[in-house]
Amino acid sequence: MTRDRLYLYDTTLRDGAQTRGVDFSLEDKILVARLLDDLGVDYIEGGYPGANPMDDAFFAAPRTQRATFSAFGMTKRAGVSVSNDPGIATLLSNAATAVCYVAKAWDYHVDVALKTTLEENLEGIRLSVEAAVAAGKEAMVDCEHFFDGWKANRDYALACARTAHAAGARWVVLCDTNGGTLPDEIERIVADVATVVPGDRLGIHAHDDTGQAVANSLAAVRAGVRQIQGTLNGIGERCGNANLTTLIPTLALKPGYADRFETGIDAVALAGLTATSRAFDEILNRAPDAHAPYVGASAFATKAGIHASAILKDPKTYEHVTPESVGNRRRVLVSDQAGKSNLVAELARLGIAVDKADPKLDTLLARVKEREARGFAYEAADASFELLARRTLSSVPDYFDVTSYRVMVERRFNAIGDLVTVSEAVVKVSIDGEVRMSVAEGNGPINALDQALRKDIGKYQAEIESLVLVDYKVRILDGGTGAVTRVLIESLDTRTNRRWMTIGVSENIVDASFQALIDSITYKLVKNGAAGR
Ligand SMILES: CC(=O)SCCNC(=O)CCNC(=O)[C@H](O)C(C)(C)COP(=O)(O)OP(=O)(O)OC[C@H]1O[C@@H](n2cnc3c(N)ncnc32)[C@H](O)[C@@H]1OP(=O)(O)O
Ligand SMILES: CC(=O)C(=O)O
Repeated sequence: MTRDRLYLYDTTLRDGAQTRGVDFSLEDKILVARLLDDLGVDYIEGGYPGANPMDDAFFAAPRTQRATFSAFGMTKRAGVSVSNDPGIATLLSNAATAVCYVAKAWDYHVDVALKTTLEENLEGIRLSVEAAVAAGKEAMVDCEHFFDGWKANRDYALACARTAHAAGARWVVLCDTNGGTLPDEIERIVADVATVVPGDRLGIHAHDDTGQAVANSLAAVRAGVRQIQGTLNGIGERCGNANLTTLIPTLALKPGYADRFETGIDAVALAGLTATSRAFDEILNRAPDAHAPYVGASAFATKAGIHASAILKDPKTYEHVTPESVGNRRRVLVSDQAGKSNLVAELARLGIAVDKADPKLDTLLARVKEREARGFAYEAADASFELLARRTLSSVPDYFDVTSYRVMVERRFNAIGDLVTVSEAVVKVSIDGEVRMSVAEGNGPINALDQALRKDIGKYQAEIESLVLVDYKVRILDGGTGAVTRVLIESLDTRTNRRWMTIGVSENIVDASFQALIDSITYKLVKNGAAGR
């Protein structure tokens, strides 16, 4: 059966630039365009030339890309001719081969926002599209507020769509600008529009204000549209746009879409989707959404013991698609919700083989649950879990004992009379019967303790030279009988680039930090294969 082609139009660099908190640099725009081109979208809307110097620079920058490059801007202003409208001149004189006009399609907006007549707006759409076609551009029209407009004045909304199409627009895009339309309405209204403009000339641009931009886009596809606009990770004005990282796998993998439609995204690009999504977050300098469908770190993460047990028998029991198809991975988490199956899976990932019937596994599970009840959270602390597991199932070499530590924080006047806060730590470590004492200052008590701990661990010192702490997180938990502190530390081995997380829990923040620091050093020595005393 032949499949209909669906065209993906990316507006990350235009509608995405309207996201609160997003501020692309020129370099960012170039990198994002490259990501999108590698992904295989059909159109990349680069921005709004003439709106700001950044977009002007991006449109002027040299480019080689497969996707059609599109410039966004409004139809001609009321009261001026196309040839006298500087906005149109800018839109038609840049390197983009396509132009996407935003046009009013709601009579109320024409009246209130444009303050012009319905006829002049239609004429503006017609003349603007004709000018783009005459300039050799692929023209399209984003019919702003189309669905609200259709509900208010169906004939006028349809006249806008019909005018754009008749003037030569390749795509007439129906926009749910305020994002309040629901999927059943979208499907019904698109079906109506398809009676005056063929579906293979229609597109959908959905906003996520009811959390249904993807559902609305799919509804529009069912009703006939063949172009979908969206953004990477769903960024965009207010609540965002239809999320392409959700739409793309849905179209590629789900029955009813995968068998009826094809897009420009091949299986290889699909398998790179998680990496694309993360790379985009990296450019935005923001943490990836762990719960994002398909590409989030939790999308294939299983915490519940009953789920884990079935997943180990056959992953299909709890996965709607394979994680590999979108470049994600399965995670079976260890926590107080776990059963022995979770432990077996996580231990296998850590390279530790253990039989589910091994009674030591019951002991390990009981320890995990008892410690989680006290505030530990092993799903976030892989290294501390590995140490606990190794200690329970076999053993961890005995390297050194910290026989005592002391941490002081003092606020005092320094030699030149400035008031300063000084942190100092003293640590005594016993190795092979020899006690070593180290003193260190730090920019805070935990930093001082860390410095002192790692200053002299005798014969193991060289083994930890490449160990650095890269993150430190504290959370105060209500332990029932009083507050307890949970500390999570992320460590990095600069030699291997390996990272790991360790955890400590105590009523005392310094003690919780101490536990996490000791686990980090011990883990590093275990991974080095260091022999114990
Ligand atoms: C639904 C969307 O997301 S559309 C995308 C919106 N994106 C942006 O607005 C980002 C970039 N915008 C800008 O930098 C500026 O708004 C500019 C450069 C485009 C225009 O700036 P200004 O000239 O100062 O106008 P301003 O933004 O205040 O108002 C927009 C004007 O365009 C008119 N206009 C709006 N849409 C249209 C349209 N489709 N066709 C014709 N005119 C339009 C408005 O009526 C208003 O006219 P007025 O100045 O006579 O009141
Ligand atoms: C064009 C556009 O971004 C909108 O109508 O939402």
